[in-house]
Amino acid sequence: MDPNATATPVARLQAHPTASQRLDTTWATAVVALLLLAITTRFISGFFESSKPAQDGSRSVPMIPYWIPILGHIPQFSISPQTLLNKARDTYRSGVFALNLGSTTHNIIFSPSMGGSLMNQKHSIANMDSVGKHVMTAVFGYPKSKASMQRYEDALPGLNTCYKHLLSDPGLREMVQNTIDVTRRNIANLVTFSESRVDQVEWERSSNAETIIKANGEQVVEASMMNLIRDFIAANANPSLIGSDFVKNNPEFFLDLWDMDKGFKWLATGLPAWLPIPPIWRAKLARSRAFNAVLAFEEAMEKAVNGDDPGQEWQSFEDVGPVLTQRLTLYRQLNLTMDERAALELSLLWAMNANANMLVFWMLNHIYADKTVLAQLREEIAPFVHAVQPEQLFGVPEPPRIDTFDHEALASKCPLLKSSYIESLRLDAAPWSFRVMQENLVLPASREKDAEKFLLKKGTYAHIAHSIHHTDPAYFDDPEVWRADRHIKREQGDEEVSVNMGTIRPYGGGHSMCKGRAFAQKEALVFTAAFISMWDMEPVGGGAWKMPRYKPATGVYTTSDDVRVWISRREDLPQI
Ligand code: HEM
Repeated sequence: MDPNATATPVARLQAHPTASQRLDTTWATAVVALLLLAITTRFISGFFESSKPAQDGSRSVPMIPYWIPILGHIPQFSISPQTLLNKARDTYRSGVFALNLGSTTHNIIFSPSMGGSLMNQKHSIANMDSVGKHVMTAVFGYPKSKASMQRYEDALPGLNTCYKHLLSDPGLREMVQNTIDVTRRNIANLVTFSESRVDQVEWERSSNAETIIKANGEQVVEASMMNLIRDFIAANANPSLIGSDFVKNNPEFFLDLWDMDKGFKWLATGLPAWLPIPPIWRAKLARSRAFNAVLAFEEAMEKAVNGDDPGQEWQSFEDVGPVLTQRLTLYRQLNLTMDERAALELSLLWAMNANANMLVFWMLNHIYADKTVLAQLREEIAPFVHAVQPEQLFGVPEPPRIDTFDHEALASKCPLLKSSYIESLRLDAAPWSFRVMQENLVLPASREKDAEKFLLKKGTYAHIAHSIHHTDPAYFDDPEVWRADRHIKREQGDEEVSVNMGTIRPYGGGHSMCKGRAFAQKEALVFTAAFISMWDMEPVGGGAWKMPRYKPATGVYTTSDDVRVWISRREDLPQI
């Protein structure tokens, strides 16, 4: 054979592809390899889609198939979590399914009975200790040293005991009464109609309030509703927890707390501040200012209790609430450092404000959006919250005021108000409870005798996704619609009605259940009643109310929409 036979022009062309052809081939090979990998991953993960027999007559938790190895469902979960979860809820009707997030198994539970039974398991079987510690250090700045962590563990039982003041009387009654007293003093100044920012109150300044004259000649205040409501509640509820001096001395504190809340997930990643990620810087700066404000309070409290002068700005420690007073005794007994105390107090201040204030914002949005509901609620609460317009004396206009405020009756005799509160907890929040499985656990899907049972394996994570249940059409008709009277149950022909949470669990459950739930209910009813008794609100320009869009947060939703409203005094208050 001719030795040059292979050196034809065509053969030469094939042996030496150009650089761009080589690149094309590499790309094509990579794409085909990735497709093959994705298809193989989808095929293998599909094997776990159906539940298989496991130990003690139970079945494995079905896992949603995924396409990307290692990452699993992370991309879908990051881009559109609600779509993924709602679709899975409608597919896996037994009440549980699993996700693969970065090669760790996350069991997502939405059956109310399975969730309830998991939350009530012993601490040694399922707990969230490791997460609690991580959040304390990464988000709230608790010192990470071994000695500090040991003191944290030693303090936990005592800290839990202190929560009794938030959950039951006399501590709860004292805190609620303090909140009502402060609110009654300030509610007439929700907006002051002051032209100058200097004369405005702090919640008006943070909501960019401005006085304007409408086309019909009426004077109203235009303001950003979320900031106005959230900051008014912060300024009026927190004195009952941490005393009036702290709130007065730190007018910017709550703005930092909101920035921290906005960056909560970034802080929780534990990423360092030098990374070029602006939300991390912002959250860390806000955390540092908020931390220092609480630190100054802790140092002043310590001085006062030692008989030293805490300084001019700390002269009314007697109104610090019962929870923090008892915590101070605990801190001193266990020799907690000032930084440790400040981090613990900062986490409680965040818990006190992050969800409850926003819940009232959403309640008011729904209520003012529906004039019939607004009128019904005003009529229902009128006997218990006496808003009045005093007569003008010597030609000087008197501001309206709330004369009497019966908070017990708001909970026991105002079913529509209470049902509105539960309805907002159902729809306007997306709470989850979290557990790390310390042991294998077999859970029945329902309370029925022959219910399917599922095995939650040791070392996996379990999320009780209350929000998926709260919007489950199998339990709530038109689940996306806010209906004020949805939770009022009336037996046929019965005068008495009952209003309760049913299967809704916005406060979690078991040993980590929200410790502020009793106070949260009281303040939600009190603030809503105070606002609607005294003020009218309409969207800027009039017309139909436009509901702001939900933005996921740690529990109750927030929003990025700026809801500008016109606020005016109620005209129809009884004259005295
Ligand atoms: C609408 C208002 C609120 C909602 C929806 C809410 C929701 C929650 C949820 C879901 C948890 C976690 C439960 C779990 O892991 O199972 C929690 C924990 C907690 N909440 Fe609330 N909360 C609210 C208001 C408050 C208030 C006003 C306070 C304080 C005054 C508070 C204090 C706490 C504390 C201290 C914890 C930690 C409990 C623990 O780990 O032992 N919360 N809350």
